[in-house]
Amino acid sequence: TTTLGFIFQGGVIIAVDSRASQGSYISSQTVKKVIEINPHLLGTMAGGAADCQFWERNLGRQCRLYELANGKRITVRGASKLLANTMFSYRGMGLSMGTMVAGWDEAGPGLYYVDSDGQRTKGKLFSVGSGSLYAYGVLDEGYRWDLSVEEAVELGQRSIYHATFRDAASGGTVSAYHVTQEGWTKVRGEDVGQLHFNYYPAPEEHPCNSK
Ligand SMILES: C#CCCCC(=O)N[C@@H](Cc1ccccc1)C(=O)N[C@@H](CC(C)C)B(O)O
Repeated sequence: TTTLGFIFQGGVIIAVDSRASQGSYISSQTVKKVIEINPHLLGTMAGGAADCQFWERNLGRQCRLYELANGKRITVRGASKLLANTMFSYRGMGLSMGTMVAGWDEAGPGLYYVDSDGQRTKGKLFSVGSGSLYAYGVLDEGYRWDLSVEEAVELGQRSIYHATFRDAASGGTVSAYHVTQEGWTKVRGEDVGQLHFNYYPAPEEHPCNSK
């Protein structure tokens, strides 16, 4: 898996791949690694597929119950704390999750990294998953606070693309989301095989396109 998120002048960008693997077997090319918790909150998934899907869907339920009990939407900080507390309660019992909770609340844009070791950190830029080191290589080189929305989406998509090129556990399609005060919109859903950048020749060169 390769997932990334960053905050810039235009809001928050989230981009992910869609591959599930079991050793060298590719078990799925169509995993939704972004969960739409509510119109202003997104969760990303890396690590155990079942762990991420189960506990992030559970987070969605917790967030809805918070709204019903308090008459207002939960903050990004609050949602990420709920997930972190769940993971901490299972610490050492084998959960494998590397996630980001991203969104927009009264405090503005928010991005948290939360994992099954019990770590929870707020930040402006993260990449999580087996392909994250490749993604950082492209992301850190191209990131600037004042990127335009189009440039930021491109950077997110390009970072995931290069990670899928080098990391066998990443592939499928690139999905990208843009979060603003109005909430999230899905801005990309491209098959990686159809993407190619100046550095590489035509799409058929991408390892995901079998001969
Ligand atoms: C479909 C299916 C079976 C998926 C098995 C399964 O969880 N694969 C994991 C890798 C893994 C993890 C821990 C134990 C074994 C295998 C996987 O593909 N994780 C990706 C993200 C999830 C959300 C799809 B990514 O991190 O590579």
